[in-house]
Amino acid sequence: MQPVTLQLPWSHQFQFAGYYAAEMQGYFADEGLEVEILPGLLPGGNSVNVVGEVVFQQAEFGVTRSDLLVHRARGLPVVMLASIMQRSPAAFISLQDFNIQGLEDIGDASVSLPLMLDERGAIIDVEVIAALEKAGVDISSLNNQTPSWDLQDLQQGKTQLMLGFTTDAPYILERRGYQPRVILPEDYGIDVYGDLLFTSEATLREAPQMVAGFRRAAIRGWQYAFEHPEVIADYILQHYPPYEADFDRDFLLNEAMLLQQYIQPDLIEIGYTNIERWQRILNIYREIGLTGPVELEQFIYQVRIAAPSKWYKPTIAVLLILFSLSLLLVFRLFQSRRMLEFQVRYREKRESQLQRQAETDPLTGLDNRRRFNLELETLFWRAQRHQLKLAVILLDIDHFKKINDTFGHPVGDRVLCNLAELCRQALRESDFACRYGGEEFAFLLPDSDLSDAVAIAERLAQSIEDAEIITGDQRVRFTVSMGVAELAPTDENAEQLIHRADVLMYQAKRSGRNSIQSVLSAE
Ligand SMILES: Nc1nc2c(ncn2[C@@H]2O[C@H](COP(=O)(O)OP(=O)(O)OP(=O)(O)O)[C@@H](O)[C@H]2O)c(=O)[nH]1
Repeated sequence: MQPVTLQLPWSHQFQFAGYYAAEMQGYFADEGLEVEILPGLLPGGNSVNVVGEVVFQQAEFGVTRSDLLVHRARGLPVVMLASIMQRSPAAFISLQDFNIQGLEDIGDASVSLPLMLDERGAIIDVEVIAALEKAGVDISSLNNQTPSWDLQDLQQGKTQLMLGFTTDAPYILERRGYQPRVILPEDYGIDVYGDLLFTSEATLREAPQMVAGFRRAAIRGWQYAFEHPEVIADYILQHYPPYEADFDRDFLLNEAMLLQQYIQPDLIEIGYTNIERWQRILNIYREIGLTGPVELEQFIYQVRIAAPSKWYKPTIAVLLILFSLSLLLVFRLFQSRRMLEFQVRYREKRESQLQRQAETDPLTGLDNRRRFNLELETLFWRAQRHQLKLAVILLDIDHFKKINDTFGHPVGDRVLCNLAELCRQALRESDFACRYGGEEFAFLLPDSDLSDAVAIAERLAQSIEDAEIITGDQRVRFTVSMGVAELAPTDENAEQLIHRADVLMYQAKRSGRNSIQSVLSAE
């Protein structure tokens, strides 16, 4: 086995799935290669200069984007082996709140974009510079900081615009509860290839068979990765665990789905490159002065197919073409079906997750008021129609503001979580508990009348009385006020039932708190 190194430009993630798949499936081994796959972003935010590593032969292969063309124009002996992404997912990422709708709106907003040469003289991101130039932005007047690549800087408002991938940054921001805004270089006419696999002229000259084998194995790997995204996501997590906490299984599968738009595995042969398109990309970069001329024939690797000779050449060629076409057709059908199945399963799962999220209180994990109201409506009409019992308890923590003020908000949060747990324990499987508001909880008790509900409320009050939260050397205790009401035959709608429980809860507060009220007083 020949040891070789592949240098990635970023952390391990689905963006490089094909290479892990080639390793896992033994495609590299089939070519006699033992490949070390190195991440390009190290903990602490330091990034590796991929082009430098390959040119100085620290690694035989690297992955980068269309900046490779500019390096070539500047005389670096790099060769583009395969265009893995037909489009680039690199984009400007902002938040809706910052109101930067397009690059023209940047003004003096603080941005963190890779605009400078890095310490080894490599241009970090030509797409960004090209898009800004096309938008007519004066780069030298930007209020720009060195990129930290940390989305937290956006969340904290330290920066209002940064570079990110559409296949990961928006998803992470949304998951953290922010509303991202994405500005695409494509909107400014910068339509370029995304991730490219490349090597150096020296490596290609010294080991052309090895380079051909690596390319073949990588492309087979990519095909496998799109047919089995879940298998590869698990393989990444097991063998190349990303150090970013956000890069979990859901993240990787979401990335897998989004990457299809960029790699287009069901439309285009993976790795396909088109010299005319490279010419157009070169023209864009030349137009704005980023590069000079490039001999594209030298820059783009020519895939060589061994040629048969003599008289049977044409026959074999025709047979081969027919055979390949039918194989391709069968393969495409199979691949599209698998991908479709995966997408449907993934969407269904995501939708149910989103639905669940929209109905759950993130702090306590109980259902939220929205879910409660839906459940209340259903149970109310069912009980009315079939003359069933139904009771409601509204609960409010006493002097909760004082708990927050004395012990701090985090301790207040622990009280809420603790109370939620006690509620779960006190209620029956068929009962329904929700966080109704800040320090207010509500319970729906189907098939219970007033005395059943009061018994449950008393049991809950007792467990609350016994509970304590320990913080440092202090013990925090709390009490609650509850209003209990049962369905009356005269109730015309669910609101009337809730209203009675609410009035009773305030009655409990007025009567000195730490009590349960179930009978309306005559006030
Ligand atoms: N820690 C924490 N506090 C919250 C949360 N939601 C609401 N609160 C606080 O709950 C407190 C409710 O205060 P008030 O409405 O004055 O009620 P109270 O202090 O419980 O007084 P009474 O209900 O009259 O006994 C406010 O200080 C809110 O900031 C939360 O998620 N976590």
